[in-house]
Amino acid sequence: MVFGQVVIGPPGSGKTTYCNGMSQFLKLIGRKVAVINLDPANDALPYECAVNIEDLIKLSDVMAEHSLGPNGGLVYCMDFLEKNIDWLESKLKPLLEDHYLLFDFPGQVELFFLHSNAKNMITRLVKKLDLRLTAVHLVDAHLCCDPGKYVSALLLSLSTMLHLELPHINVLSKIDLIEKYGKLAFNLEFYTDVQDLSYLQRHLDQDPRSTKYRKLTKELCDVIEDFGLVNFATLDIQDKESVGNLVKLIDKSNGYIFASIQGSVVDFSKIAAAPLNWDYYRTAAVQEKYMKDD
Ligand SMILES: Nc1nc2c(ncn2[C@@H]2O[C@H](COP(=O)(O)OP(=O)(O)OP(=O)(O)O)[C@@H](O)[C@H]2O)c(=O)[nH]1
Repeated sequence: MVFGQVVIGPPGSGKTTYCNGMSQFLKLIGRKVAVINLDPANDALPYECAVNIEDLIKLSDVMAEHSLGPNGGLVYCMDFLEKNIDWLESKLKPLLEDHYLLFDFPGQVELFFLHSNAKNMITRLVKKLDLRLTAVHLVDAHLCCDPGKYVSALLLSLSTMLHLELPHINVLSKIDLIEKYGKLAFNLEFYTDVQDLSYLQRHLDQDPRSTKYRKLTKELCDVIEDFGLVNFATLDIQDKESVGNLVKLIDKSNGYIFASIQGSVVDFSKIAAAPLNWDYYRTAAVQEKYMKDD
């Protein structure tokens, strides 16, 4: 069985840095890792990649040849990749024996909740190559400082989860910078666990600019709460403890931790049902480390 991660998230959320940091971490704990760069706009890669979309198609050529802007060019590249998925399969086949795969995708979020190319490609790879992949969706942690931006991040995370239909982990990336753009109105746990958004609506109501959108915000929050699917892990890519905690979560979601167990159904279910960390380590310890205590 081949395990791996599909790394996605808005531009600048830290995907490429993540692939670099995560591959170094996984190599240190003894895994053979292959990073697959599927972002044609990634020009200065900090990691050594096993497969690079640039070898198939170049964004600059597409933009020049078809008079497209960067976004249109990128959608074209993804379309081209889907049509040439055999190329990607043939590049991946030699890696399937013993590698853990990290797919670095472009930051255009519409590719993951609107267009079907990325989803079709992932589904085909999962089925044909028998991959066990988890979508790791990075969202910049500083969005929590602004209730409106936080609601957008929740909606984006929910739509991406519903569209991709993969085991999915949403991550507040750059948690070390969480209070850089202002103080949070609530404890970190409120933002990671997404349990009661009515508090957030009350907080938003204090802003005179948002009174006009009160009903819309309420309806959007209701949709997020009704699905009850979105929550967040946290990540500071420079901190090995933080990366290690995330790896545990990902390993559980894509089944990596079960791969070597030769046990009964009871053994499996014990591991599946057990929490990975005390709640303290999941949020309170992170809050103590990165947020100022008043
Ligand atoms: N402080 C801090 N900075 C980070 C972290 N992760 C990423 N960054 C920084 O965030 C910036 C953007 O990171 P990238 O890895 O280029 O983000 P990306 O999502 O690949 O960006 P696009 O390719 O444009 O979609 C870089 O300056 C990184 O150094 C983190 O955990 N902490």
